[in-house]
Amino acid sequence: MSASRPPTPSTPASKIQRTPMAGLTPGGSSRAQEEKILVTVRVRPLSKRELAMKDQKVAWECTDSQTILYKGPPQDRAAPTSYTFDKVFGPACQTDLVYEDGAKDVAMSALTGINATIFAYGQTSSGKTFTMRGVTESAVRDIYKHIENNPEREFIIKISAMEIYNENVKDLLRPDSGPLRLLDDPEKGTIVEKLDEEIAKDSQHLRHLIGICEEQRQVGETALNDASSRSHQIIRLTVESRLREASGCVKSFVANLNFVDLAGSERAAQTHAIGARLKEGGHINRSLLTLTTVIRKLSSEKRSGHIPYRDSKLTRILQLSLGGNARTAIICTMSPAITHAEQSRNTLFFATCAKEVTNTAKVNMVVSDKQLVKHLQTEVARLEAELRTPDRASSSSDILARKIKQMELEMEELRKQRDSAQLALEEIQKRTGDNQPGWNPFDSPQKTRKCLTFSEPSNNKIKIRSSVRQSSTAPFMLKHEIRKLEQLQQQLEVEANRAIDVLHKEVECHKHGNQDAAETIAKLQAEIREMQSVRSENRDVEMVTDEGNGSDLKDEITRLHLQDSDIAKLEAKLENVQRSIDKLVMSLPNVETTPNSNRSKKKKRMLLPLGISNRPNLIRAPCSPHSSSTPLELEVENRAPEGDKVSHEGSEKATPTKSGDTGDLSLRDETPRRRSSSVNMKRMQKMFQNAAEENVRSIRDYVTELKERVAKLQYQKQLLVCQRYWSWNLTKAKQMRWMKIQLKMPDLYRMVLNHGRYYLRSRCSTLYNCGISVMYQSYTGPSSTCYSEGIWLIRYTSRLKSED
Ligand SMILES: Nc1ncnc2c1ncn2[C@@H]1O[C@H](COP(=O)(O)OP(=O)(O)OP(=O)(O)O)[C@@H](O)[C@H]1O
Repeated sequence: MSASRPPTPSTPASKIQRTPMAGLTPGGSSRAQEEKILVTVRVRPLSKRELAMKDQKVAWECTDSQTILYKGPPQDRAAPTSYTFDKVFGPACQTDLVYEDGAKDVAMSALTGINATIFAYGQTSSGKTFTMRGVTESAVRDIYKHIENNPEREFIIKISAMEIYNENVKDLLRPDSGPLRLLDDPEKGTIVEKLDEEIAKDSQHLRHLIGICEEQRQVGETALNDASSRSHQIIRLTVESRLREASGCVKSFVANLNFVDLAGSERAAQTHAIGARLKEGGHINRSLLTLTTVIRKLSSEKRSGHIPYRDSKLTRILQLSLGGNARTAIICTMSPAITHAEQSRNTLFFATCAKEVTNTAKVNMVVSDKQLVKHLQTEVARLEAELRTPDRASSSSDILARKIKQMELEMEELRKQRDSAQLALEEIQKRTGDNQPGWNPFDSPQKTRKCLTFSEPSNNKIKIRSSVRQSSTAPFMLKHEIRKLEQLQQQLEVEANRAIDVLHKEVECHKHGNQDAAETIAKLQAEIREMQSVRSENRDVEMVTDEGNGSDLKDEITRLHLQDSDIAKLEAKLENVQRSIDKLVMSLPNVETTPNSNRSKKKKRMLLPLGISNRPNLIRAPCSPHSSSTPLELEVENRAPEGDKVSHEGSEKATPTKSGDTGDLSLRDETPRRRSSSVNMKRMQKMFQNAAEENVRSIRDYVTELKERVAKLQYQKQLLVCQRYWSWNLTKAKQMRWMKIQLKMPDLYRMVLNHGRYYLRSRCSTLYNCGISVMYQSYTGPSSTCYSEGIWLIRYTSRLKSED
């Protein structure tokens, strides 16, 4: 091998800095990162043969861990005497250390999706095979150690092996396969056709397979080496890994780890090779010369010229490892013997160039298109199935969750309204009770009488009479109204409680009912209980029996007028409460659909809140401007004050009481309640239907989105294929300049390229994205739009880059 001298005689140790590859981790960026090739030099001990030679001297000395010095007699003035590398290993160094410092880091990259190559370079008998065996063994050990330490990931290790013997590629796992062809793959680079690949079951199996490969390798005896490798051997481990818990859409890492044991450069004069050995030596040297040229060109500052990868099969196969997407470590082996000084110098020149070569490795993350599409299709199918049965599966739990959320809001609102109603009641109590703690607005007849005396105008007798009549019923009416409010509140609570009970049962029955739902229900029930306790506290502030019938009626009227607005407010608030409860009940599913329809109907009736139609009768204040003139109300309003007590009792009868009144209520107000029930049921059904429709709509949207994503993915895949295709055929395209495209109706967006095979389901803009179109003309058909039927000529631009 002949080679010109290196451009720089040596590199100071301080200048050797390795680029950290932190970004090249699975968790980090998959962006390509530049890194120089890791170059180490190993000097083996003198061999028996060399020791046998009497005049043998050691020509090289490792002065520190990075520097090797020539200490033999001066041979060439221009030749450097000191060389610096990433690491230098002296004759006493064990292979383990060479692996640790010169190969391990690079080799382990393959486990995280980064291509890695380790190769040994050096003259024949310099110790390449010796070193690579040790390195491979250690790497296999560490790979399986890593697999053991990372149980969350699933690893697949595949092995393939080849040798390049006399420029023929042979499969070492299938020795009878004959020479294999090299193919150019736009994605993977050069691939060896029909190269066998086996999955290693475990480390033992892998070692066994490696052993088979080594056995198959061409070895011959030369004057320098009893077992000289006559071929370049490449053992390739393909490491695939993925997270075990990954879903159908798998993101995995895949990388190749190459162990390359090159044949050694040799001089026929030294090896005394003749015949077959000589021929082998010729091929070995030629391919090594190409390798040196490639390395030298890659290492030159202007890396623009042609890199002759294709000049040898070795460089074609190793192309990615030489300045491409891989981390590379080169271990240069050399003999310390002075007799091999010139060969060793050539090795050091090669090493000096190699350390200037920059690779751009990246994490090879693989998202399997097939798996992704399959996953999305499964998802679409699942959602479509759900669409067909919207009340099933997860949609049901969604509806339930929504209902619970809505109930929570309702309850919150209810609580607020209860509080403000209570405040309003207290205020009324204060006013009517003259700030006394008890609820007895009529226990101070003196005061009211006094009040009447002051305010009574003598000339308004009719009015007063009327007022007297009115005010005589007013205390009772007020009491009555407050009772009604209380009862209403009580009813609301009962209804809310029932609603919660039904929901609770629904949750329990529900297959997908979860703990959260049960907790929410429990919370709501607690709130209802709290409401009840507050209500019972209010009940403790009971109105005393009206013994103040003879109180100042005028005062009463004034007070009642004042209370009017408060009661109206209270009324409005209670209406709000009612509405909340209405909504709450309506949000429940249609209980009529359950098989036990009789019970359901009854339950539904019980559940129904106070009907809107009869509510005003119950809660309108008699003095209120909003008061209705229903018979009951008029009757009560016009009743004589003496009959207050009786009236009161009558009124009590007419109004539902706490115990047993709910059942009565349902039976009693048959007509209005039923009407109200049917209205509410309709509303309830409508609301539930709306919720279901909304849910179906959202699922449908999601399905559409998923479908779009699948379509987009397929489109991107096609686009990628097209891009590659066009890129590949650029030379042809450049010659042609025009490309015929036929558009066929009704496939408006489908373009059949005249090279066949590839279809573009898109418009002309897609072609532009592929770097193809600038102009187009038609042979036939209308020319106004590119979507029409006809044959089109697409002109190429030069945006495409040729790879080769
Ligand atoms: N570091 C070392 N320590 C001890 N012995 C070594 C060392 N390196 C190599 N040897 C011995 O030197 C001899 C030649 O080594 P090896 O076959 O590995 O050289 P090679 O470079 O692969 O040669 P070839 O290119 O001809 O195949 C072997 O007997 C090997 O055991």
